Amino acid sequence: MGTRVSATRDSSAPADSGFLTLGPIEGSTKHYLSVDDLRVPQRRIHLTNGEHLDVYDTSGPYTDPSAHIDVEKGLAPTRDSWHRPDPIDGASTQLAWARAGIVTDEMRFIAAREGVDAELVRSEVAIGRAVIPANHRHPESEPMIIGKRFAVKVNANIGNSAVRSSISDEVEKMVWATRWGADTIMDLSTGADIHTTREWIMRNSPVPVGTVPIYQALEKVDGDPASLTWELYRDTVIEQAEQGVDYMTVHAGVLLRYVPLTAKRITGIVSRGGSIMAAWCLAHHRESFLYKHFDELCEIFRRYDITFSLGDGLRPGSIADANDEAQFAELRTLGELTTIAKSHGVQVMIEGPGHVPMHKIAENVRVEEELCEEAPFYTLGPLATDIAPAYDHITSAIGAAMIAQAGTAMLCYVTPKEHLGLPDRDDVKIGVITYKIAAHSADLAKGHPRAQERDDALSKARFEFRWTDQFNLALDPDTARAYHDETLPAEPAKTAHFCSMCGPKFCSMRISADVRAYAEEHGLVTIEDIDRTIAEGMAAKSAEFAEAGNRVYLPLETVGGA
Ligand SMILES: C[C@H]1O[C@@H](n2cnc3c(N)ncnc32)[C@H](O)[C@@H]1O
Ligand SMILES: Cc1ncc(COP(=O)(O)O)c(N)n1
Ligand code: MET
Ligand code: SF4
Ligand SMILES: [Zn+2]
Repeated sequence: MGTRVSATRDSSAPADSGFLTLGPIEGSTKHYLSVDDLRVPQRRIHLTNGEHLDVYDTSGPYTDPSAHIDVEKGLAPTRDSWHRPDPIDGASTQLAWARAGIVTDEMRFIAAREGVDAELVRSEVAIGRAVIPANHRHPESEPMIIGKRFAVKVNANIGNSAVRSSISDEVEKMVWATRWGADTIMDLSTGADIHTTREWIMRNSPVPVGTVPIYQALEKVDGDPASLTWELYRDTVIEQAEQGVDYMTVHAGVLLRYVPLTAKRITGIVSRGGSIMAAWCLAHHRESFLYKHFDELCEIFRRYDITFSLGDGLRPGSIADANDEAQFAELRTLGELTTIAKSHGVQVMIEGPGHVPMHKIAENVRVEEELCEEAPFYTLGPLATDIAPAYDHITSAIGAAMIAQAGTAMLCYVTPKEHLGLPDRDDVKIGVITYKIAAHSADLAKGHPRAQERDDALSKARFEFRWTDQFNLALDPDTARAYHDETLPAEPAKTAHFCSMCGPKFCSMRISADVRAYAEEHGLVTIEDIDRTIAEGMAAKSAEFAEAGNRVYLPLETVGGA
């Protein structure tokens, strides 16, 4: 379950200092792979049969009981002690180093984490088919990679809004999201104390952090898009860059001439950043300052090695609007911007929709790859239908699984609160687990080398009625155990050969195991065994028949009739 401890804070801390979840996930311990001088964390799941399974671990030191956690100090700046290669043509980015044939410490860490060759990591980054979001000023983060040749990743959005706001709640959402497997988090705060909230998150986040700087810029002008300026935006980007933000959503593809293309849509522009930029462009009747100053933005990103997440400001917000002209016009512009960013040595990924029916999903990946040099695709869902508010983690996980199988590298989660309100801690967990299901299902379908190990281990535990192992191998051990124990809480039930679904007499897995045991006892394991037994049985029968005089009808007394 983990323990929630009160986090002590100094005077700069928020008055409502809250709680963090600490301690290992049920049945697991932290385990470190030693790769030369690097310590690569893994989660070791211990099984009752003496075996164990090591899985990818995003949770940081919070799940390591031997780590000292002090939220005021923040996590150890581990990456500061790693080797940083010299700049290549003025660029100190993973992309520049990868192109120069240099395997960075970050790449070696990632290779061990993913169980792949470091050369694969380097070459995928070099051609821009993968990114490593790692701002030099976020040394607390454990490097990770986003690219279609690697495990599909999950992002969890957190952050306050004007309606609900507490710094400690947001820090706990970050710890909580990464505990359940979020590979990155985005701080999408739009309410009070945006800078301070982000500082607490940055200093304590073991995963890369993304933001949408236009949100804070809009806050600075009191929510009036027309008052935004390039200078104010630029300064906000630098402010966030200095804090260590690893990737930033930039809606630079929303051009003035694309805005009318959304006029006939059912849901217009649903992207916040997209709607803000559309409002600015129309108010001034000028081209977007993000588009016009894009080169300057690239220079800033390059200094810190911030990764672009080129925003889909015109993504469809309803099934009816999917794959329309506005969406693909913007995507073409994002393709041009990709080329520009990469020419500056800056890493790029591309954001994708949104709301898309299943038959229109694959086209999104195909067009993105074609227009954007195969830059990693990072999609919000997509929701496969609009009819289930309160269940949009599910409507979107359906789309997410499909789009990930088609090649999306990172999935942005959607929680049950989508379209309804700000997600809380419980929604964050449901969103992350739901998206781990989508991502892992895609890994299986794509034949990711180690994905199936966990399915096989869990299925084996299930068939052998090792209930504790089945729980502990689950994405959410706590809920799996709680559901089982609702009806059969007693300790002996943890080895019982049934659960309350079928009960002891109708448990098909128990009956099937009995069938197997019988077959082994009687030498009836293979098809040949069965064929032989049938043949022997037939021979015995016909011998009996011959002995009885080859008569089809026997007198009643010989068959024991009355
Ligand atoms: C682009 C997506 O970002 C999500 N989103 C926007 N703001 C927040 C927040 N503060 N917390 C969590 N999710 C958020 C919404 O789910 C939206 O669909
Ligand atoms: C995959 C994805 N797409 C978009 C956004 C930004 O939100 P918005 O475009 O609404 O400002 C996001 N955070 N993640
Ligand atoms: N759910 C929206 C989307 O799909 C975002 C906020 S609500 C219009 O992008
Ligand atoms: S989620 Fe709520 S606030 Fe955001 S665009 Fe939709 S209705 Fe508006
Ligand atoms: Zn929506």
